[in-house]
Amino acid sequence: MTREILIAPSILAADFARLGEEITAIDATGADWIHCDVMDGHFVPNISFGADVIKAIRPVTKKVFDVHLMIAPVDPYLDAFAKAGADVITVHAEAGPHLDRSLQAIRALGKKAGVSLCPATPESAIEYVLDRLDLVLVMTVNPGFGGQSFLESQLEKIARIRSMIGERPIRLEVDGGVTRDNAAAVAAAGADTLVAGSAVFRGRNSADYAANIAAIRVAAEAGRVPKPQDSSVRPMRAGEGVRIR
Ligand SMILES: O=C(CO)[C@@H](O)[C@H](O)COP(=O)(O)O
Repeated sequence: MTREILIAPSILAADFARLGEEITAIDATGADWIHCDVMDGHFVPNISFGADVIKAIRPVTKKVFDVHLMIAPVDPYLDAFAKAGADVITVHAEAGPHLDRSLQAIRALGKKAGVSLCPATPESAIEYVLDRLDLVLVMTVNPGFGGQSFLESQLEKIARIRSMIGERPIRLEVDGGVTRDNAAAVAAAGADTLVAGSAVFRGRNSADYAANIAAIRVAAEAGRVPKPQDSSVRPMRAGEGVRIR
């Protein structure tokens, strides 16, 4: 199955003093999803923002909010992120204590469920929860900071996960150091959803977010295998039910 390439700018790289304006600007650029990186200073060595910030920016755009929780414990906070307006909620396989339970809880809240793997975590960590997943997020940097270099070692893992997913309706997302220069390789390995922070907000075209996103998308489309037969499928907008494929 060939899935449409989605680009999800990470607002971690936005100017937080003008977050609403930044999201309005991204909304107008052809971005598909808005990626929200939540960090707790415990699971990862950095603190970003929480559910109140997501709630505050929710009215600014109708785009899908793709919320990546880099927090442990995670279960006590799922309800707050669901209520704040997340559409996709991704937890880390490493965060524990019970991944299967966390994924069930996300779906019970009516949200799409994602799992993220740190670079050192093998794909086998998700083997027994595949049928509870709507998204797999492969970290191509160690989580915690934007602006790091893409880890080439993860391309093999992306390809293996693509093969594990088979025909299941699961998006395969890649996050960390994604640029127009490696987007083709990322898509060729099997990813269909690309997160980019620095390459969008501080990319080669400087503050031209639309040009930065377009360059990543063009590169990813060129790398994708197989080529699409049907370009009529488009990404879900927020409020359009729960379809994310
Ligand atoms: O989750 C993370 C980092 O932990 C990512 O979403 C990064 O924030 C992506 O930023 P760039 O690597 O694209 O700058």
